[in-house]
Amino acid sequence: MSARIIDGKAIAAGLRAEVAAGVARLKESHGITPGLAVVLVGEDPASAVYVRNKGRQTVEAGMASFEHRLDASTSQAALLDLVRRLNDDPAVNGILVQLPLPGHIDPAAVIDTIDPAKDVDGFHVVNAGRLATGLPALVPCTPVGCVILAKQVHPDLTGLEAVVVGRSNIVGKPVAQLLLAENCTVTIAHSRTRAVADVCRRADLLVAAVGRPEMIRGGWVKPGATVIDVGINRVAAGDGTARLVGDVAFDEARQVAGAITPVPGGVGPMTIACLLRNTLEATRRQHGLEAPG
Ligand SMILES: Nc1nc(=O)c2c([nH]1)NC[C@@H]1CN(c3ccc(C(=O)N[C@@H](CCC(=O)O)C(=O)O)cc3)C=[N+]21
Ligand SMILES: [Mg+2]
Repeated sequence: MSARIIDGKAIAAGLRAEVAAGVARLKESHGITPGLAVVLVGEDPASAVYVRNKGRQTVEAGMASFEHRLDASTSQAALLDLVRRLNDDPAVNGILVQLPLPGHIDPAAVIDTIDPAKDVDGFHVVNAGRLATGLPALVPCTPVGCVILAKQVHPDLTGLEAVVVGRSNIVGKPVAQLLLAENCTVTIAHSRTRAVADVCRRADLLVAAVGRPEMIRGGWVKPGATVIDVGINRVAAGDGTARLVGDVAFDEARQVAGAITPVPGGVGPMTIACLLRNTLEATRRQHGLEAPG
């Protein structure tokens, strides 16, 4: 058997087109152009690629893109000052501070300073709490992307056994919350989970978000299961170049799974598409406009 490959790149392109249409309507009816500010501290080359892709796709969606590149030695106080200025800038509707930050900066202090209404990453405790309690929220982009991809296979997720491997605040916990809201039976596995392969093998829907290259093997996957691979790991290829692999051993898992996301071309592009959608939604709310039904 060979699994259906879920084409995140194509699905993300469709979502970006919907966002672009929404942006065009907002401009036409209200003269409003959404603006997304991205802050990058330091020179991490992988981060620089994401920031460039985000900037390009933001402009392609008809939004304004504001990029702030700060030196790696920037103080926390200076970064917090910038975030407060962006909070106060009416042209900025969404703020993303690229993580990870240099070690001398406390990410929680930065996230806490972002206006929750502009927190398009959905990382602020107000948005995390709203998600957990079932209130409207800005929801983290990668988790939403995972759920959209899972729904390509299972339009109704109700009753599925979902296992999330990883418990980070940016993926594992929020994706578990979203799957719970979709009526899945959710298990969160992590580095201290006993018999993790057995736990994974229970899953109808397996979400891998551990950040460890190819940790999840073919034998961990229940036959016919849907596998969503959040990992984006750069590993050295035989010839010395870098190649991208997920948290799932793709060539093994595709023999067992019913459907699986590739890396690249799976969850990654969905993250950026959902970021643009959050920015549009945040802009509408900041202007007191209801999301159209
Ligand atoms: N505040 C914050 N929010 C984030 O959402 C955030 C962050 N910090 N820090 C870094 C991670 C990583 N991330 C990615 C987004 C898109 C791709 C993506 O589009 N990947 C493509 C191409 C990958 C490539 O070729 O390099 C793919 O998987 O097909 C990857 C990684 C967002 N992150
Ligand atoms: Mg991907």
